[in-house]
Amino acid sequence: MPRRHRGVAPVGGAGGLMLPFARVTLIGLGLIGSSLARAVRATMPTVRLTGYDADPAVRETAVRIELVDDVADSAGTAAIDADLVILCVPVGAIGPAAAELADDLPADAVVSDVGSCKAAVARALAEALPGRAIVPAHPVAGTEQSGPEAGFATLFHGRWCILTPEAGTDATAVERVAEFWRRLGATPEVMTPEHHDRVLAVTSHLPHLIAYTIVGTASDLEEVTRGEVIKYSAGGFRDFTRIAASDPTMWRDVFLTNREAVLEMLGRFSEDLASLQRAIRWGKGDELFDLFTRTRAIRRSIVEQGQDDPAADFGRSHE
Ligand SMILES: NC(=O)C1=CN([C@@H]2O[C@H](COP(=O)(O)OP(=O)(O)OC[C@H]3O[C@@H](n4cnc5c(N)ncnc54)[C@H](O)[C@@H]3O)[C@@H](O)[C@H]2O)C=CC1
Ligand SMILES: O=C(O)C(=O)Cc1ccc(O)cc1
Repeated sequence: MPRRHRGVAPVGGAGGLMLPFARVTLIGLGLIGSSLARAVRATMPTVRLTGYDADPAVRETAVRIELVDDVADSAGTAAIDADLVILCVPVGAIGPAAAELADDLPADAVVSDVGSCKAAVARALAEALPGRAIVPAHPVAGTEQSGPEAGFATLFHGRWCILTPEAGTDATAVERVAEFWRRLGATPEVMTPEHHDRVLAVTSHLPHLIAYTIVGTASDLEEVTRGEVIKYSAGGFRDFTRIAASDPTMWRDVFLTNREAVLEMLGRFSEDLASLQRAIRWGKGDELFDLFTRTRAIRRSIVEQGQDDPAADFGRSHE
């Protein structure tokens, strides 16, 4: 088991020439499932890829665009000879999808997922697949698009992939999943599911909630017409509209699943917002200036570290 430090630990890079897995099954062929299929094809072309999606139209598209070697017509059939099964479905569907294939899963298969929340998902996976090797994962990479045609092979390049195995999970299974993500261009890191959920509540879930709110509020304002919202949506607001175009099912599930951490961070955010409101009301320019100086420095250090989000540019350049 990789060492844990304050809930976070890098995963040692054993590397090697052997493929970590030879037969990979993807359950859910939307943005992330189809990006995984394309990335596996590009980086591990001898891997046999099988896919399944609950939506017949998605299965049809997957066949038409030759996304995987085989599109199965049930989750169980897709899993039957896999050595890695990755659940790429909305977080609320991960437990049910795992239960659906449990009886057909080979004894030595490793099961993973890509869900944006980890604590509740890890519990659902452990319950659906008792005694199995489970290595939950979250690639911190995506866009506001969804569906099988939105994916692309380079989505995971230069991005983190957070692994949240339970203490006591077979170390070889963890290392094989870590190596799988390294081959796709991502950097794996291990942390506890609880730590993951608190960090992502601030860095991803809260920003999405704010974007959904601000776009909703702007379009509800009586003195601003919907036409004006579109016409004058240059600058900051435009960036919010990209995020607020993210998949409704996926994000409903994220907020209902990571409820506690999101509510905690939202409480903290509301307090900070109220203090900004006071600073504006009482003309405290120094307070505003100090905060904006601090946040500008944060943005600059993110850009310097080369962690600016390519997904943002991807979204914009394809509009
Ligand atoms: N969209 C993003 O930017 C990112 C998403 N994620 C996570 O990846 C997962 C998938 O998200 P996307 O690919 O964006 O969504 P998507 O909406 O593009 O694809 C999800 C697919 O799962 C299928 N599905 C739903 N329930 C199913 C079931 N029970 N069995 C089989 N297929 C089922 C749907 O028909 C759909 O095709 C989610 O858990 C999300 O939290 C993680 C990182 C980034
Ligand atoms: O499109 C964006 O800006 C994102 O933030 C993509 C994203 C969405 C959900 C995740 O769990 C990880 C990445």
